[in-house]
Amino acid sequence: MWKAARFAASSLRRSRRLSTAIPGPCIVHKRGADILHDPWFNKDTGFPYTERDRLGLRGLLPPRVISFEQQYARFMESYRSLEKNTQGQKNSVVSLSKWRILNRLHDRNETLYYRVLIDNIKDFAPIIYTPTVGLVCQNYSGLFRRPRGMYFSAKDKGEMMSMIYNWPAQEVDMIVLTDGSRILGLGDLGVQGIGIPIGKLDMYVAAAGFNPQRVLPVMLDVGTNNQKLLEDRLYLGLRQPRLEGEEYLSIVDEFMEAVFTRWPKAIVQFEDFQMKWAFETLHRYRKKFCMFNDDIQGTAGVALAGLLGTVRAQGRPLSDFVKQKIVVVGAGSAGLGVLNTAIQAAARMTGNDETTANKLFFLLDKDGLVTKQRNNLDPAAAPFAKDPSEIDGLREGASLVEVVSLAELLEVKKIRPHVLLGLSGKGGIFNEEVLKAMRDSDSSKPAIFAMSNPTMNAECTAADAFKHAGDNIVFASGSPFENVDLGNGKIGYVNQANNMYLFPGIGLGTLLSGAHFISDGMLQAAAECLASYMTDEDIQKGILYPSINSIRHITTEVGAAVVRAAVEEGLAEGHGDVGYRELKHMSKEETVEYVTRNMWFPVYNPLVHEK
Ligand SMILES: NC(=O)C1=CN([C@@H]2O[C@H](COP(=O)(O)OP(=O)(O)OC[C@H]3O[C@@H](n4cnc5c(N)ncnc54)[C@H](O)[C@@H]3O)[C@@H](O)[C@H]2O)C=CC1
Ligand SMILES: CC(=O)C(=O)O
Ligand SMILES: [Mg+2]
Repeated sequence: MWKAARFAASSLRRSRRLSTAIPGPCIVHKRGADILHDPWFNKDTGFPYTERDRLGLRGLLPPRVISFEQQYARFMESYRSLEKNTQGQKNSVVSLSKWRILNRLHDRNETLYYRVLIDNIKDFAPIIYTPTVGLVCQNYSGLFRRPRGMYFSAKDKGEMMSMIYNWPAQEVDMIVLTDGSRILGLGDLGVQGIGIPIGKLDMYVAAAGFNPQRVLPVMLDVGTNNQKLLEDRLYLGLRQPRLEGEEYLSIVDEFMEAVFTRWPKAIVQFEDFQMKWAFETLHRYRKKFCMFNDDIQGTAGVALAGLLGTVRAQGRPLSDFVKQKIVVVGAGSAGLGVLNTAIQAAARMTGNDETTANKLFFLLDKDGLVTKQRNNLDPAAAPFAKDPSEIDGLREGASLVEVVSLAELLEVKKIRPHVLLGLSGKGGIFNEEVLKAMRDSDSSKPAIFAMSNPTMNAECTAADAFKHAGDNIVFASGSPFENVDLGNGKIGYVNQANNMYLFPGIGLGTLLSGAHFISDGMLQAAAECLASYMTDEDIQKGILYPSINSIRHITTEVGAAVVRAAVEEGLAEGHGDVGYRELKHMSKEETVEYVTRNMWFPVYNPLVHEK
């Protein structure tokens, strides 16, 4: 006993002596990512800025420098956190454990990782993508192990042009960029939002056959307004409020210039930016760089394909789309993107202008029905704001229940919508009362689209939708739900209305066409391709989108449709040794074959050493 205590005291003295001694230099013959991948030399977030600059590490790590002691604390906290952070979410512990297993494989052997992902996409997409990726982002400080992708922060102003060369790959085809300000329906998660670009790029590899050596997830850390994160000592991002105005834009400008200087043919997908910056950056860059905003443009195409599917499900001609009464709940980047695209489609069908087409569309946000009487009406929502004279007296700010249900009690003609579409990020707002009101829909197959992610943020569950709105509905959600057993051998089919059905094909088609920007025509071609993919037999059953098991096939078709649209518009410049003239002379089938031929598939190639 006495001996043991004496030994402990002397070992503590020894370790104190050791920890205060100035450590001697350690010669390293590597630089950049090679150091991070070497467990002998790696210090993760512990590299001070001087060392990051000396060793070409700047940008390859989250911006905050964390001391050895803090890293130790983080490890121990993360080790103990799994149960605590997933309390009350019974499947989440298992999902997070599955994510860790997959992530370890991702770090170790990408070829095997992507092979298991492609072959088991239905099982693995909910882990590497929504819903689990949301939980991963929320717990990212604890889960952070090996950095993946690049981090550019407000501290790097003036340095980005050189930092971009720290990325070890010579070529990059696809970049997914976020500033972490609106991660799924989970709000501002700051630097922890990096999980989303990683998950989206996994889908690019699995669904579109992008070469994983040529994709780059990027976090633009301009601070966070999430108070909890700002106070979290383990938070890895900049602990400052988000940059605003010109200061913010100058950071994004510098990043875009740096990217396109090093990789002039890259494509940048903007993902999960808060609405004001989502629209502003799309407007600012879309004619200058090859980029698109997935939440605005990808989501819109997927929703439009689903909306056209619901018209077919009613056994009506597609042209009846213009007669559909559609209530969109959520006036953010996604909801407004959907309305814009739906109205453009309706205007194309009728030959009318867009003002006439929007008469049957209704928009609600957190303050209720959006009308022209709204104080401080957001200019982006203004084109969809209702004139009170058009809506039989429904008041400004009317609640969702009033819009779909109580209207009659207020002596207002009921809207009886054909479609209720949620992109609000607010879980459960399609409650029993709202869903029951959809039984009075003017449609023989009312559509309920609860598109918000992750699962907890869906406007309703699939089971509740069928239970309250009736067996004859068509149902779609942003995150996956199981099909619903309706009894008597009948099944309520659940569709996953998620932009994953389009963004990989938009990126692939753009890359293989060699277009320098992404036009409305290319996006429209992608949406139309998805809309026409399903057979009438499937549509009649209420199946509006392909199974995720066929995502590689639908992505090939979408990619080819995008290539052909780029060719038709004269935007295609060719890719590799296939020039514009060859693309122009390809038939539809030949274009699909060209796209298929260019998709990467994970197999082991023999390695040869060269000095
Ligand atoms: N399924 C899919 O493919 C996609 C789904 N989404 C989901 O859509 C949701 C919204 O995304 P953004 O539009 O980018 O967000 P946003 O933050 O730009 O907009 C959210 C909108 O919802 C409104 N809202 C909030 N609470 C509400 C309530 N109680 N009732 C009615 N409206 C309410 C807000 O006023 C705002 O207009 C997120 O959950 C996101 O995950 C986004 C993109 C694609
Ligand atoms: C799917 C997607 O992009 C989102 O929920 O933001
Ligand atoms: Mg998104």
